[in-house]
Amino acid sequence: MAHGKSKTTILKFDSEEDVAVALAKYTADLSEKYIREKGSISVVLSGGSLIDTMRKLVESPYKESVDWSKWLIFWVDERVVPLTSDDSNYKLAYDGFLSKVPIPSSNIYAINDKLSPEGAANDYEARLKHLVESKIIPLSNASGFPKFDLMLLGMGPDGHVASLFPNRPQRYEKKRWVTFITDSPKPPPPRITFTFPVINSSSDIAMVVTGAELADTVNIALGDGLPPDSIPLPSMEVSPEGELKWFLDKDAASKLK
Ligand SMILES: O=C1O[C@H](COP(=O)(O)O)[C@@H](O)[C@H](O)[C@H]1O
Repeated sequence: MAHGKSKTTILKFDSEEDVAVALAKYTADLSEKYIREKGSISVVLSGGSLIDTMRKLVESPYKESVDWSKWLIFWVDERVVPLTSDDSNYKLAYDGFLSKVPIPSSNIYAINDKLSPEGAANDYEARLKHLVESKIIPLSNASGFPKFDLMLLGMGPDGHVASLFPNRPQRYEKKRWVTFITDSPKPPPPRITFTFPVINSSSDIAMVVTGAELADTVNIALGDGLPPDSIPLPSMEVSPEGELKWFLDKDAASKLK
């Protein structure tokens, strides 16, 4: 595993429901901590099953107790489709999460869906640079890349995180903050994605993985399942400056020893 610099914790739960309960408490606790320490929390979302697993955060007591006005929302990856499309990670998050809590719309950083994949990646990176210049997002002292407080990530059955796929070059990008892909193996093909230097400059990352179909991939990523001489999965490269917590249900963890 490439988890050298991170404190990594693997949390196993009896059910996906229990993961959802624990993820809500974890996120609300970090919200309280970051808002107390620095006045806001930057939260980076992914798409996929994560948004449904965040459902307890928009229920009592968190719906009322979290200071949503201090949340800044970003996407670790986005499909380059209209924001109204069912393929859009923004729409998924809006329908399942953002529409249910009072985060100011000016704090929600969706992509510009009128641009090409390359244009959308350049635009998102330029907007991040503006936020850094405005001192809204800090740079990591260690890496020089933007430092987000909390990233909530999922993992696909091929081990991808964000839109960083096993057999695509974007996973090796070392200079850009945001890059693009036009041939994602998982549809839709055009996407933008944060690069690993940005992901790994984060303070806290939760990897949220549920379901038996991910058990083999979890065993490769966290157990001893990587065949000798094979290339690590992208999920094995997740290694934030702060803490990494894996939230697994019993099924996803079933092949771990
Ligand atoms: O395509 C994507 O897939 C991953 C994993 O999704 P999941 O449904 O297997 O949890 C997701 O994290 C990413 O944001 C999304 O664009």
